[in-house]
Amino acid sequence: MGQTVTKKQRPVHLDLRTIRQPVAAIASILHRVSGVITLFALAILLWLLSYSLSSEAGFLKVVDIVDGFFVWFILWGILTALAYHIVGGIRHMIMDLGYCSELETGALSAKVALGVTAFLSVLAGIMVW
Ligand code: HEM
Repeated sequence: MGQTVTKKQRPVHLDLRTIRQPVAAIASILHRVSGVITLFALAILLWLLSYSLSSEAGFLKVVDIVDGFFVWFILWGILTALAYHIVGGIRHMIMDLGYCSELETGALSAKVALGVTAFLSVLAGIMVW
């Protein structure tokens, strides 16, 4: 009797653009994104490899395609995504083993993963150009 029913406002709309994401969340999102980039890149790179191995003319065509600033830039992006996916993947597996899964250590390992990737990305840039 006399009970007041307060209605919760549902559904709750979380606007991801207005929420400040913690570094571990950013690392996690980037890991998924880098996995998808790697997946599509692999298909294109395998096609290029197969085309280059098909004949001498195919090889020369691929050399022609891969020569240019825009393509180098894409290759550098692919290598950076792959580097992050591997580094982030190793981080994930370490966490799966029960290490670095607390709030502070998780944030620290995310920063380390991003830092290592930045270094590898510079190396990839030197390699490509
Ligand atoms: C051809 C190479 C690869 C492709 C195309 C690929 C693709 C992907 C994709 C798309 C995801 C996201 C799945 C999701 O979040 O639903 C994923 C997750 C994952 N990848 Fe890879 N990956 C590759 C190589 C690797 C390597 C070399 C490692 C290890 C160093 C790795 C470790 C992981 C881990 C641990 C996850 C799960 C992360 C989580 O639990 O959120 N991957 N991969």
